[in-house]
Amino acid sequence: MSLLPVDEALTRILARVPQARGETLALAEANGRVLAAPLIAGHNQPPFDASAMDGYAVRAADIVEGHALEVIGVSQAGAGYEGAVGRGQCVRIFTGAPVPSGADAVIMQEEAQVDGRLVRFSERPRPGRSIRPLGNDFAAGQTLLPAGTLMTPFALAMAAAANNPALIVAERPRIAVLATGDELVLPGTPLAPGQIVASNSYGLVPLLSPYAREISDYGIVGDDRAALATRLEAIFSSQADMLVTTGGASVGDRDIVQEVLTSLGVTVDFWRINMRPGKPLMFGTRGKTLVFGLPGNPVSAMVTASVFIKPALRRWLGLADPRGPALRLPLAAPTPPNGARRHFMRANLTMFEDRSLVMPISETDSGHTSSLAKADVLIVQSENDPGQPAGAIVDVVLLAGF
Ligand SMILES: Nc1nc2c(c(=O)[nH]1)N[C@H]1C(S)=C(S)[C@@H](COP(=O)(O)OP(=O)(O)OC[C@H]3O[C@@H](n4cnc5c(N)ncnc54)[C@H](O)[C@@H]3O)O[C@H]1N2
Ligand code: MOO
Repeated sequence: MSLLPVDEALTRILARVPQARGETLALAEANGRVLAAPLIAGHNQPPFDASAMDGYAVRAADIVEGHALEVIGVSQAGAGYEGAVGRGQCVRIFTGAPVPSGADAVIMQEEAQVDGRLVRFSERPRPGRSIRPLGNDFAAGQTLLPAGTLMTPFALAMAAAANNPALIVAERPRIAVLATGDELVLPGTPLAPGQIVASNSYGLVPLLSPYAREISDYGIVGDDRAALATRLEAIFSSQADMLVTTGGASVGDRDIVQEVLTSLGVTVDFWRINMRPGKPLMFGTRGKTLVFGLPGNPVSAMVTASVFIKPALRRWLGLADPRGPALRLPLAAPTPPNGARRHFMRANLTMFEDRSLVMPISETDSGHTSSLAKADVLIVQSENDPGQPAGAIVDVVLLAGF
């Protein structure tokens, strides 16, 4: 049986992902969205030379031991001093206020000895001291963030500071999720013999929803061709951009998902990849809809969604690196030899003597949900890896994060 290498599978998926259109969104709505156009500064920041301290705006050269300066006015944030500072003069100033013309330094008030309208300073400041020069943070017209940047709270605060009330962000896809299997019942149902609680969609929906305009859970359908076809037709007619099924992906007599998808016009791009867990992954397209047939085993479903669907969605939204951040960390304990399939091994991030390490979890059963729930990352163990000693540097995929 030929199994497609993981990297080739991902390349083939990414090649099918369309480029999202841009939409304009108010800044307050844009957290977690990806820029579809560069973010340009609307003005200089700060828009004027601004004081970084509460104190006195002075002419540095005028500070001579024993000489006092005359305080001729006040510059407040939002209400600057209109006049100019002449020789022997200074202006009382507060943090964020415009530095008046003539002044070239600010001295904090803790370093001033005040005597009525006169003030003395013990040390001459260097010119520019405690002044944030106009445009120091950014200049009008400057590209602050390129298209493809994820808008975080930090980036949003900067976008606001740059006077942008709205952003052009990538339009997100509509995703449909469907669980298949005669044995499945909803959480909270008393189990009859042989029944299993359907858990996959409860992980997939929150995993994928940060990337989706709308994510619809189409529930559970049994291993029945007609019933499955009816449910899938409803999904296709809903204009979903992406369909994610779980279960019925393998070679058993009731593994009918691929057959029914094909009968409804899905072109299968590949089926079965050289990885564990997740071997029976299927990927295809029907018109504009990308179709992922994930294995039913709960760990296989979540791992294949993390390794293939998340990158596809990152590419969809235009993120510069669809594979996500590359992490390489030393092992906290040895790994056993691997077989012929690339292994995505559950693991935890840990610290030892001030170093970040990754601790493998020994459980490899693709139905073992509690070990995946405890994992922070997946170690990528290459095909036929002989096993690595503690301290060896390994590739790691983060389970959390965009
Ligand atoms: N003869 C072979 N048998 C199997 C092979 C193979 O190559 N040859 N591959 C195995 C691998 S690897 C996997 S992975 C599974 C995948 O099988 P299916 O995708 O057909 O999944 P099901 O048989 O429908 O279910 C497997 C397992 O997962 C449970 N399940 C299904 N859906 C859900 C759900 N929504 N929530 C929770 N649990 C679910 C289901 O009850 C089964 O226990 O095939 C191997 N077999
Ligand atoms: O590939 Mo299956 O997902 O190992 O159990």
